[in-house]
Amino acid sequence: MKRPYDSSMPVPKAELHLHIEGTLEPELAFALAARNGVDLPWADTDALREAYRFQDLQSFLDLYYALMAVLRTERDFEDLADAYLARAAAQGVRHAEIFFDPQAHLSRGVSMDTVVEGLWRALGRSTRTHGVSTRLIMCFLRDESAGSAMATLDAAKPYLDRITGVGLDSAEVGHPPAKFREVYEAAAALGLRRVAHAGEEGPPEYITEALDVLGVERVDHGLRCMEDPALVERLVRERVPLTLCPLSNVRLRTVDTLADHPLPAMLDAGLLCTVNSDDPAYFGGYAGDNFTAVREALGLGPERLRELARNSFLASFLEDDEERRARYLAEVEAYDFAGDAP
Ligand code: HPA
Ligand SMILES: [Zn+2]
Repeated sequence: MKRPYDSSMPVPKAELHLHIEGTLEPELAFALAARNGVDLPWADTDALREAYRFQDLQSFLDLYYALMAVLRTERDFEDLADAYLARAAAQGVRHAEIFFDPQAHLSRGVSMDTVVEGLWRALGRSTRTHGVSTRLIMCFLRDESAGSAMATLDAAKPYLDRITGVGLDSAEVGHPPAKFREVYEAAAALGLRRVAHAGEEGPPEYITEALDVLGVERVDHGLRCMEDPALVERLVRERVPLTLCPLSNVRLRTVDTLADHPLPAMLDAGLLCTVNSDDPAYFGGYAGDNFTAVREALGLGPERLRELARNSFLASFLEDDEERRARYLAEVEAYDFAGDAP
């Protein structure tokens, strides 16, 4: 007979919306600063944590980019990814599709080679070391030019065996998806999968544009689709996955409180929703913490939780390893969701 689940048996899940730079915990940031001789403008980890009071996406991004100054060597990126994978594994993550922001490093004089090789040192062995399979998704900064995105895609060409897809992140409002039409066409021609942040702070029209102009297969956030019933109907009909990040939405004030989160209404509408952590070091929790938070705040029952876990694997880019996906899905179906594990 199955035991009620404790924290040693968290819900098996995939994480599909995770910025690796957003996993930089204050303790690791200070350790890397010391290792690299970087001066940080905060006295200690407590003072840094005090700065995590965000008004909106931009106020978070300002800090997120500033703290990246400590990431300089391959080993830094390796340590960052290893720390994330260990935490994710402890919270039941079996598969992680991980974003990184090359432009934020290239602009500081850190090469694509350093970033990708460093991350790969951890990711390439992760099924063995952490029991977590991984994919890497390279994001373009939408508040930079389309030309800069194209140059970044060019710089990534030697590493395409390690990069599964492209994404679009950073400041959304005023930077509609269509700006990146050509770079997404070029990415598709290289065989890369396509996702984009849309409808986090930006309007529902950005979601439509991401689908129609960029050809995205998955929408990151997509929360504001709920303002457009015809768009919701389309997303349901076309089974477009949405990678929601509930704790991020609260911290960036996209929703007032977790209890106001539209996740239950989105599931009721038939949307293919997933629950993810976005930038867990900044927003108060990893993938399992997000599951626990929505279960408690929104009163999601066992079958809704199973649906979220199942969706995470269905929405993942595991088409090149269907055997693995089937194994993960079987684990979800066998799991007893009546307990209270994250
Ligand atoms: O939540 C986010 N939104 C947009 N860009 C980002 N880059 C890191 N996190 C985010
Ligand atoms: Zn994000």
